[in-house]
Amino acid sequence: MNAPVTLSLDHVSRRLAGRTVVHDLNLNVARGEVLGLLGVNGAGKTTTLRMIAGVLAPSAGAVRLGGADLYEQPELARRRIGYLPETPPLHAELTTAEFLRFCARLHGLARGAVPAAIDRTLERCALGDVRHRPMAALSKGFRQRVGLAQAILHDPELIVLDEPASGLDPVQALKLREIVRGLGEDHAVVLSTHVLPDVSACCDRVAILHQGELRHVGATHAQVDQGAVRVGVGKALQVDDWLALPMVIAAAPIDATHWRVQLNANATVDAFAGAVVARGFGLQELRADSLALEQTFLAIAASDAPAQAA
Ligand SMILES: Nc1ncnc2c1ncn2[C@@H]1O[C@H](COP(=O)(O)OP(=O)(O)OP(=O)(O)O)[C@@H](O)[C@H]1O
Repeated sequence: MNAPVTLSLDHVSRRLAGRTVVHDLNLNVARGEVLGLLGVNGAGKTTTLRMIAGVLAPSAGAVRLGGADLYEQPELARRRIGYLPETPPLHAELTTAEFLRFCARLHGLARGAVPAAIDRTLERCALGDVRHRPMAALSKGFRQRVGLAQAILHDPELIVLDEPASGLDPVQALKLREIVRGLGEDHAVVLSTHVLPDVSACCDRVAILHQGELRHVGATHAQVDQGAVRVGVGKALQVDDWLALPMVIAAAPIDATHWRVQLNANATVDAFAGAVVARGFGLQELRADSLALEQTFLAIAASDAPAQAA
């Protein structure tokens, strides 16, 4: 990643009620990148995100935005960070547009800039249809998107999202992931989750927290680089059909139309996709096999001994 670092955590720790719940985190996130913070319940995700969002000070270490210490310059958080907490701070009696107008003032947006900012945000979060609807009448999926809208209204450099897809139905979760993916193209985004598909679907990198410590940091596409892909095809195939492709070294069926395929070390995903299409397999789905990530996550979640962050 060559983009300049937007967020950096430098030996960040936090104690709560006499106990260290986040310990010595070192992490950078750049513009154009979505980082997924993955961890089981109680791993320290929310505490970490609150420090990143500038609403909780570290007990030790520094959180920096564009090189400036958030603790020393707290107004940076209001202007340059967008934060969606686990429970979105909505006002049921306001309409979506009224609520966003209120948030625009909180973010310190100039009065003249507010209408355009609201229009842009409603479009980005696909909320145009519920613009004049009271939030009390919105489904959870829409409410969560309004929560996201208040976080991005002032076009912050850094967007911090605490379990944004939690509790959403699959359609709404997909919609939200698409929006987050899009935001990641021109912002730095950090989201927490304990849902592995969230990470595979919209994160460039994953950081796994366990017992307050960073146990693993890696690119999500590293799973592909390691050669494990999950493929959905439109017809019934045999193992030999896959082995006939020059870049495939192993294949195992998941079900009638899905396969876990191991590519050789030099294979590119592009070349593999091209070969699948050329053979007329009816390519319907191709993604990093989350098994490797799942195994890493489960191994970390099951371990108690601290390990070195990668
Ligand atoms: N205000 C608090 N006072 C004391 N302990 C706290 C406080 N908030 C959180 N903790 C403890 O800190 C640890 C980390 O909590 P945190 O909420 O950051 O984890 P999490 O990974 O976000 O969990 P979840 O997925 O359940 O939201 C937990 O053991 C929790 O009990």
